[in-house]
Amino acid sequence: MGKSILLINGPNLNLLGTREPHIYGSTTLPEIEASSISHAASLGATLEVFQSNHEGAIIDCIQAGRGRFDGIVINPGGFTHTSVAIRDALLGVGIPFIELHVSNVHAREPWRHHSYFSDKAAAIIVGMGPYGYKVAVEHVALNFKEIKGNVES
Ligand SMILES: O=C1C[C@@](O)(C(=O)O)C[C@@H](O)[C@@H]1O
Repeated sequence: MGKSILLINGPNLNLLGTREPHIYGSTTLPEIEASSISHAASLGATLEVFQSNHEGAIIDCIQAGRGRFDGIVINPGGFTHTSVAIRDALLGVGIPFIELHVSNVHAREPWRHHSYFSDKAAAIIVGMGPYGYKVAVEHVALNFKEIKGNVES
């Protein structure tokens, strides 16, 4: 059966395309979402998208996804470096997730090197620009059986 994927983008990612283009490129979030949906469909998977600038809204979205998704692809934006609560939500619903960053956070400010997500992520994608979303979708859609069970439930 085709995989069901939830794509979550956190704060300021709605500004992709115009936000610091030398770091994040010129592709917009609607473009990334549309190509992720069609890429998933081409692999027999379905993909729902969600973006919010609000920590609680992201947590609500993750909780509402319990039992509905095989995998979550999440770019937590700035919450990567601050949010115990989003980490807890992901672990709480027991859905394996891929942590994704458009930029190479390890080549940036030292405080971007720490993530509240990485030690629990099934996979981490950094610095691949918008292409990272395609890779993440593909990994959940095609290789998910192997990555399932990597997280606490
Ligand atoms: O908002 C973002 C975007 C980001 O997650 C990325 O996609 O490269 C990296 C984060 O450090 C930053 O706060």
